[in-house]
Amino acid sequence: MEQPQPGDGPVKKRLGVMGGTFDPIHHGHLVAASEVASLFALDEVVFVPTGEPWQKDGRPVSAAEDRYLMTVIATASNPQFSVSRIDVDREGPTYTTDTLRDLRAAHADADLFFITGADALEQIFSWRDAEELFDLAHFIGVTRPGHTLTDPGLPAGGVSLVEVPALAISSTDCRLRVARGEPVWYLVPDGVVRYIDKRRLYLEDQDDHREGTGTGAA
Ligand SMILES: Nc1ncnc2c1ncn2[C@@H]1O[C@H](COP(=O)(O)OP(=O)(O)OP(=O)(O)O)[C@@H](O)[C@H]1O
Ligand SMILES: O=C(O)c1ccc[n+]([C@@H]2O[C@H](COP(=O)([O-])O)[C@@H](O)[C@H]2O)c1
Repeated sequence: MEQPQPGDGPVKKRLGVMGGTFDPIHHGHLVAASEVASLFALDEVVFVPTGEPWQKDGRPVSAAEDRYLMTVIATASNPQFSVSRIDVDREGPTYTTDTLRDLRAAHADADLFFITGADALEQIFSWRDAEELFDLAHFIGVTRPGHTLTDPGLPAGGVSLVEVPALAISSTDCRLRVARGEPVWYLVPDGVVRYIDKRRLYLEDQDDHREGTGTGAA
């Protein structure tokens, strides 16, 4: 990736965009964003929780406000990280073309770098208006345990593939662990463990009054 050179004109802000359902956000997401921020000299990474993740059909997704708040809690201590409500506040299914158009309108002075794991990148041509995506942002595909990172045929120069520290963590596994009464400490940030416990998320039976709530936080 070319770095800006003196005499190139006004230096544009380099804004990373980490989209995800974040149900819940975990350390795999945070490490990927941090590593890409360092490798690509990003000024900021904005996390964008989905509103209605239309491809996650077949299972209920937690309320957008809960996913948004967990993302705020998880990123609050990093001055380079922020969280956007644009997808949570837009009605209807979440399409990344909308996300990127809205972010470009809000940050006209920025180049956008959309960060995506190997599994999501593999599916990118099933996203709505996929061919428009690459005019809106540069895509950065990151390695993820259990998935092979390959360019799915994006336009030349449209994607960079990078290796990030391997964390075999998924939101699915975190949810299952909570439902089984197993701990999620150190898979998700401490504040997110507490939030899951407080809101009684991911329990098989939301009215279950078992001792402890399955996060191991009690
Ligand atoms: N452990 C990980 N390492 C690298 N990238 C990841 C990791 N987990 C998720 N990602 C990437 O982060 C983005 C958002 O992921 P998402 O919120 O769907 O989490 P998930 O763990 O894949 O969730 P689920 O298990 O519910 O499908 C996607 O681009 C995904 O590929
Ligand atoms: O634009 C689409 O049609 C589209 C379809 C599936 C996923 N995405 C985006 O990909 C990112 C990761 O999504 P997910 O469902 O794996 O959490 C998130 O920003 C989604 O909005 C986008």
